[in-house]
Amino acid sequence: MARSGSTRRKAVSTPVSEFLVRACAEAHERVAEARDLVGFDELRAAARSRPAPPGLAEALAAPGTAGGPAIIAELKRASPSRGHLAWLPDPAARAIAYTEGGARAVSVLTEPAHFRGTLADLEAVAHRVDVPVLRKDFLVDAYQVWEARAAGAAAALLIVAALDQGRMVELLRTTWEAGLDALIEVHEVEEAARAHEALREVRAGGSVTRPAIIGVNARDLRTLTVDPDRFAACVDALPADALAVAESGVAHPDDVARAAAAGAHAVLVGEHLVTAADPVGAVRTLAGAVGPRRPAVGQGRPVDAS
Ligand SMILES: O=C(O)c1ccccc1NCC(=O)[C@H](O)[C@H](O)COP(=O)(O)O
Repeated sequence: MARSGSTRRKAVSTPVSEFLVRACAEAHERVAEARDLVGFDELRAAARSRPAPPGLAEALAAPGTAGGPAIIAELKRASPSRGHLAWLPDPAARAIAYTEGGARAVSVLTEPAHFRGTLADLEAVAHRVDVPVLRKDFLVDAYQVWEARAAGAAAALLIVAALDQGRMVELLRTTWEAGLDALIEVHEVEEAARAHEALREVRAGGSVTRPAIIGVNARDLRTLTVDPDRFAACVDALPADALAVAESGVAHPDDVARAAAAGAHAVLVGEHLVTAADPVGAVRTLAGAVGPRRPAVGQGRPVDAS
């Protein structure tokens, strides 16, 4: 699979997702409320006193149990597209079941209004599992990155569509400075180019650098529908050295095999696993999906030297 790695992009104007605008505005409000309780410097000092979390990139670079993509198993109680999904009275127990099934990482929705998640969920999960834990939320402010670190996260989600380029660069730098990996999420080729530019800029700044991890989310944020061809349509636009994650709509081993064939190193699975009666078996089935073994970072794929 060749990736262009090109950073040239045409000026495009994509329609704005009203849902995303609202979710980001709500996130700003929550940050303002949280800052009134715990100031930025106090939060950052507390976060820095936590033990270093495991690396998400290392976890995803190792192949899945059948040599295919690694599974990132997600905890979400509800979603805008599907409404109620699961009560999850003990999120840590669910996360442990995911790891017993072979999940290489756990994603925790911490957004309260639309997904009914909390930072306490993440903290409980990170306390009980050895695998890296991702904070899945609408991150719009550096404060949330330090919240994630303080709660024990190993990685934070940065949604390109939610951030202007300056904020994207700032949050990527902060995430890496906080000792976390970033899962940079894109939905289309133009956003992949923006992600690439942000990675170059932060790396060029030189103070801190970590591996590139980019997720292609198949869910359209305007219609909330899933396009199973979205990953394949975007993957060649990702930086050559990025770990590629296929997100949303994965529910069957064939979906995993399809993502693997298109070049995914990992798949992120939410609804299918959180609604499964047998979460261990559900992860095991996806993790055991046969897919072409793909090389880990620096082992057989071109590495972007920038
Ligand atoms: O899940 C939604 O309805 C949703 C709507 C708007 C923005 C984000 C949304 N989901 C976040 C995610 O990225 C998914 O939870 C994740 O990719 C897992 O997707 P799935 O396996 O389809 O639950």
